Amino acid sequence: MASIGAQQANDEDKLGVSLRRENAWADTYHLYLFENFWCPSIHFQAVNNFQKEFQAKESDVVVASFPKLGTIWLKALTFVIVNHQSFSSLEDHLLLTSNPHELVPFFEFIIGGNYIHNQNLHLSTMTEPRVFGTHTPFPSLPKSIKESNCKIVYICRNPFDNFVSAWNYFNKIKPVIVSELTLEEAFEMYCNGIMDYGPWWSDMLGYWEENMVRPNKVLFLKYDDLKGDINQHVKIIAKFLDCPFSEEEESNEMIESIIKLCSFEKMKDLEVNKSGMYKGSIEKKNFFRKERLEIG
Ligand SMILES: Nc1ncnc2c1ncn2[C@@H]1O[C@H](COP(=O)(O)OS(=O)(=O)O)[C@@H](OP(=O)(O)O)[C@H]1O
Repeated sequence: MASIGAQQANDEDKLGVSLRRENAWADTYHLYLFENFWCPSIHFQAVNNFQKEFQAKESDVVVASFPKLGTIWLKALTFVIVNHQSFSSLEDHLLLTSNPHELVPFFEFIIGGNYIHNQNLHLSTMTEPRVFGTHTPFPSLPKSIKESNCKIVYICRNPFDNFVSAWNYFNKIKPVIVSELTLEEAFEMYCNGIMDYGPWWSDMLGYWEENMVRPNKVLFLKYDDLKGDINQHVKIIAKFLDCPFSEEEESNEMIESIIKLCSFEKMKDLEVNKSGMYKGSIEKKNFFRKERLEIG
């Protein structure tokens, strides 16, 4: 009898058999050109199920991004901001004991990449507003997300930093049997748009265009703007998500506490982010790369 893993790989191959494919960055899976984006074969089944099955609630919040654009930072900020009224103290916040990818699950691999089989189990235990993450481009999101009033917060980053971050990351998390991708090889793939969920430019454009048409539906943020004035952006995100800070909260320095809690330096040093694995295969420390200088 075939193992569940082998069966899943088989199903993926059946689903993607007619699609153009390319190798992934320094890994054994491949990328299918599906609905104009490069869908990782290991997420292909889940993305298809997510598109067909997911029913958004009006109160849902979706943190959308292309990989290595600042996803984990925006997930942390969004999770803390939407829940800020129910937390009396940021000293014992869930973010201190859980990685943001665990608190804000990705649609593409909710519980081991098997979206459909586990959705009831998982989604029913989430408190509202539910906050999800996604790398899926806007045009390929489920109809219920696009048509409901749920909100999408998107983050983009300049391509140079995105590329360097991705090249370092994929080489760090690669399986031992695969060789490292050289800078030149990775650069060529990046420039051709071949990377998980790429091309990066159409991902950014898809959310940008939707933000132009429906600014109340999609908030378009830039990593470097957040770095430049995080205080202002925390307020912008809270207002967009209909949970602005009261005057009392502002005078109690709640915004400053949130910024500190979600800062690179704080998150990188938490035990929960320094050790342990995400999805059983990625060392969580790899989501936080280098020392940063404080701005301001
Ligand atoms: N709190 C906080 N503040 C600012 N920047 C942060 C933070 N946490 C992670 N990072 C940096 O974000 C980069 C990783 O991007 P993603 O989170 O999008 O990666 S992933 O797609 O979820 O794997 C990666 O950037 P680089 O350092 O340039 O590689 C991380 O270091």
